Amino acid sequence: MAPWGYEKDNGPAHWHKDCPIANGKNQSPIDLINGEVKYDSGLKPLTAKYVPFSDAKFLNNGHSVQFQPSAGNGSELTGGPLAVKYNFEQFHFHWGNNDTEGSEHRVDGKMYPAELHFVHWNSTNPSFKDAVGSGGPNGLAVLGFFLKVGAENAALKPITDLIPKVKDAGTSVTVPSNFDMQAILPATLTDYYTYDGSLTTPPLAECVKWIVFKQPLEVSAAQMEAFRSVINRDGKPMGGNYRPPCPLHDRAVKTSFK
Ligand SMILES: NS(=O)(=O)c1ccc(C(=O)NCc2c(F)c(F)c(F)c(F)c2F)cc1
Ligand SMILES: [Zn+2]
Repeated sequence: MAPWGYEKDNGPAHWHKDCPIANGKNQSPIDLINGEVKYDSGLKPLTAKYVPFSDAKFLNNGHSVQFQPSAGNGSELTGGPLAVKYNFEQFHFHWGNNDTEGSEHRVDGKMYPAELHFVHWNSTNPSFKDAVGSGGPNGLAVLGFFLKVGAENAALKPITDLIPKVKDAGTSVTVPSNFDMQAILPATLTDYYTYDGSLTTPPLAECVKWIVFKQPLEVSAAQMEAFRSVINRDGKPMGGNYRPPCPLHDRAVKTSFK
């Protein structure tokens, strides 16, 4: 099989052939249906402490654009539904070729133009790879933020300004050390949906505590257009790099808000 992608011949409908877990009972993304979620007063805000990075790369890996610091930089996530501390690994994006599509999660069937994922791994494991393979939904914690078109996002501007330098698959650039990742996050990480799920790309491991924030972040139309200029490994626009929603089966989606 051609390496997995999002085209007709290698997209989500094909992934089960190499990854049978694609048809599992804890797959992501899902449609977050407000009439079916359950408020949990025990869900406290999350705390993300992101320290400045000495050397981080911004890269085009053929199916997304990704910010990745060198290993072990001391950035941590705690609180919310998490029982232990999680280490920051990377963030990346999913987007569409127009403003009516692009996000992986949906809210009452609505898609946003893009979705930003902050990936963290359970610090009781020796490495990210071990956390992915650790079994159960506590290996990774991924924060999902919807992006909608509006005001320019000054915190993401250093990243969206780098996109033209990673237009082609397999290219990367060094990110200036004064990039402030913390500034991307809202001041308080309060209102979110959370459920047990999976990686949304192969190997689709069911190792993720998903935490999807209710409040979208805004990016400008120009910033959205920057994503749409990125090319995938087949030389086509990367837009459309999102998996459709998967069945919820007998999972509960909890909210930290009423
Ligand atoms: N869209 S998302 O759900 O937020 C998501 C997050 C991370 C990855 C990932 O790291 N993939 C590569 C990758 C693996 F999938 C592994 F299983 C592994 F062990 C790795 F080391 C690795 F880099 C895939 C999807
Ligand atoms: Zn993702």
